[in-house]
Amino acid sequence: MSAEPVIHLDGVSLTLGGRPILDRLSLEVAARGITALIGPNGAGKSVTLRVIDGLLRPDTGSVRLAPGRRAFVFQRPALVRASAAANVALGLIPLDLARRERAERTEAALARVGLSERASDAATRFSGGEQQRLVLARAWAMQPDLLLLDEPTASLDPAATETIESLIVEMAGAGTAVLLVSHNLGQVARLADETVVLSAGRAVERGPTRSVLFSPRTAEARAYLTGELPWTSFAAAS
Ligand SMILES: Nc1ncnc2c1ncn2[C@@H]1O[C@H](COP(=O)(O)OP(=O)(O)OP(=O)(O)O)[C@@H](O)[C@H]1O
Repeated sequence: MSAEPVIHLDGVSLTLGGRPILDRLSLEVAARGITALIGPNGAGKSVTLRVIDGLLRPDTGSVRLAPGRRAFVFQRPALVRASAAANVALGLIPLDLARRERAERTEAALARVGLSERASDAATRFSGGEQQRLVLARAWAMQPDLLLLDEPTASLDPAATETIESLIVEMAGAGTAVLLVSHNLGQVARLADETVVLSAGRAVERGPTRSVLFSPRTAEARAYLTGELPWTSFAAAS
């Protein structure tokens, strides 16, 4: 890990609805490349992203972020009742760009995710996958220093998944630090340099993606990774 992580959580605990969700979570995310955050349903991955983004405050512990622009792509796309182009352009308002550059970036972003033809259509009427592509276009247009992604391809077809994966790789190559929550372990293997396994609100394992996925050291990580594809054992048996 380089000396200056883009995200540094130290001993973060958080109780929600009377249940402990994060339990002395310590996590560092490198300022370069793609870090995956994986783990079972309910482990606290989305809550961790919300804590990092400042949407939830931890009860104890500290959250330190390197200065810079942040974009967060939620599990359920957050869009306003306006055209697709307006939704992308709205994300650019804080950047204070000239009108012309805002329009150009919006157009390029829609083209990048294959939605040019839909620029003036109402975003809230888009299909789930189209909405996800749109929020990723908005994040891409913002050129953030840190990109938080919560299952960005969960409802996408294979072609759209490939488009989005290449967009994520491109952003990381251009210097955006990416923290990716995903249950798609193929995607994690393809994209992530580093992987962190979260279990019951704690980071139980972290390291280079290949060693975490293929030689997990902890029982919690092994349980998640082997439970992930239960149908493979049926396929092998039949
Ligand atoms: N605002 C809240 N109030 C009460 N409980 C919450 C709240 N937000 C999240 N939780 C609980 O925290 C736990 C962790 O939720 P989180 O969404 O972070 O899980 P996750 O690891 O992202 O899971 P998944 O893989 O299913 O998306 C869940 O049991 C959830 O019910």
